[in-house]
Amino acid sequence: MTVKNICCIGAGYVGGPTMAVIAKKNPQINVNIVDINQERIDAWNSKDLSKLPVYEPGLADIVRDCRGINLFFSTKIDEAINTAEMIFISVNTPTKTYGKGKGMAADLKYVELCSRKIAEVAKTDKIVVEKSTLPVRTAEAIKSILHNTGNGINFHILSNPEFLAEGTAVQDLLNPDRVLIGGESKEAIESLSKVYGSWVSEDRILTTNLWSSELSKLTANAFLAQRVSSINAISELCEHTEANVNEVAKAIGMDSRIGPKFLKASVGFGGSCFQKDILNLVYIAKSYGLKEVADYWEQVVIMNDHQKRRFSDNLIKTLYNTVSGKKIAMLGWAFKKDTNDTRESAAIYVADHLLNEQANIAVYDPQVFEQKVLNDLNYLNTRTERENAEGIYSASTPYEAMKGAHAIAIMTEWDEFKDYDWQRIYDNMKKPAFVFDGRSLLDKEKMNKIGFEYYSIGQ
Ligand SMILES: NC(=O)c1ccc[n+]([C@@H]2O[C@H](COP(=O)([O-])OP(=O)(O)OC[C@H]3O[C@@H](n4cnc5c(N)ncnc54)[C@H](O)[C@@H]3O)[C@@H](O)[C@H]2O)c1
Ligand SMILES: O=c1ccn([C@@H]2O[C@H](COP(=O)(O)OP(=O)(O)O[C@H]3O[C@H](CO)[C@@H](O)[C@H](O)[C@H]3O)[C@@H](O)[C@H]2O)c(=O)[nH]1
Repeated sequence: MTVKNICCIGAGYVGGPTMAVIAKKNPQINVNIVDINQERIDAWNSKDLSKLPVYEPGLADIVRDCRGINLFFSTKIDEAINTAEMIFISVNTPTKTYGKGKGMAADLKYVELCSRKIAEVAKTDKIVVEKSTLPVRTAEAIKSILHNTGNGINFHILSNPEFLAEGTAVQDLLNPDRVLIGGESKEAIESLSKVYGSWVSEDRILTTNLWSSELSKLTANAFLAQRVSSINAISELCEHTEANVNEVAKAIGMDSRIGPKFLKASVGFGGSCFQKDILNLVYIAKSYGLKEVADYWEQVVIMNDHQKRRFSDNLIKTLYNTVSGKKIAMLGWAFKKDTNDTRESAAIYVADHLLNEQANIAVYDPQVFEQKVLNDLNYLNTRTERENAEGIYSASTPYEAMKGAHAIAIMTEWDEFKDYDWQRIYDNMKKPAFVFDGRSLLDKEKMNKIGFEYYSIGQ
């Protein structure tokens, strides 16, 4: 089937960038991204490209080039489904917050709603592509919903998980390590391969059965997160032995069997995916009675929670066991640099802990603003909204955030933090001036020379 129209349901961090790149590389295909969230769609359509709902280097340029030509954002879901030969489901699949599997399983209600919507409105044959990250065997449920419509329409289901990382989404999409397509219909697989084939070489387009494809996505994230938890576990040991985690990471990473990537010790991994996907993997393993498998992977998340907690514990302990009434400046709120995404950011949990200890927190993040900071904390339900608003605020400049502070906590590895005038910051802080670098971002020697009491993960 030649694809002339694509519909993508879900205009989020995956749907937006992925479809923008598909549109850019396939000018012959019309790409319609639809969403139930009018505000988000309006933001995607905003004239001012700095107001797009997703901040990713390079994304605004692509949107500028394609929007209104072969890339469209709207809430007209039925219409977009009907005109498309190929429909991507790219909606959120968060951890369940209720009922069976609460806190572990993926909540598939949005995916099911999309499937039912497609079943309800489709008038011609469709290829339905799972772009969302889904538990292995979800395609079975989608198939069952689509094939039981009784209207004689043929649906082919493909699994095409997305491996982009935020902050480098556009680069990852333009140069993917691989594109994975799982499915049963050869023809449908070929149609999707052709879409990617306009910029991805054939040897990087990998096809598998549906279940391998679904499971590979959860597995990839589990392996990546496991590396971070592994090096973070070693970082704690380093702090007790005078070994330096950065040196250890370099030494082991030069072993070609281990490799140098994803060995950066940190205040703990965040993001919408790692924790959610591992917990989902744990839940699936448990549901098959595989206790040892489940326990093995759950430890990755347990270690990560420990890392976040011990960061804030260490800060409090170093500040003479109390942060009550003290000003703590947090540099960075996003879960990593070059994104405005804050989901599951370590900063949220560290701030929550410090607020419990009655700290006054000033946050500065170049892409995250006050309302989002407050929303993130309010979502935890630890204290009232008023109490959160009294305990934390976003400063408009980094220097304002750090002025008069007892301590600085570096939560995100934004490049600009390295270039600040650290002498000026030191001069304006309470003494001793403490820095807790959760990203090993700054130069220890230089910071010590200025006069800071500088602590870094794993050193
Ligand atoms: N964020 C990432 O970096 C990343 C990377 C790879 C895979 N994934 C996976 O991709 C999926 C989407 O993630 P995301 O980060 O883009 O989520 P997101 O929350 O940013 O976007 C999802 C969008 O889907 C919309 N939506 C939900 N239900 C809908 C419905 N019934 N009809 C129309 N729109 C609906 C929401 O309004 C929202 O705008 C998840 O399964 C996630 O695990 C995410
Ligand atoms: O050595 C490292 C690498 C990462 N992190 C942290 O780990 C988290 C996740 O980082 P990263 O994986 O780069 O970003 P994500 O956007 O969460 O991307 C992951 O999750 C996506 C969603 O499933 C996948 O598509 C990607 O392949 C996978 O890398 C962030 O908090 C990072 O700061 C570290 O602490 N140390």
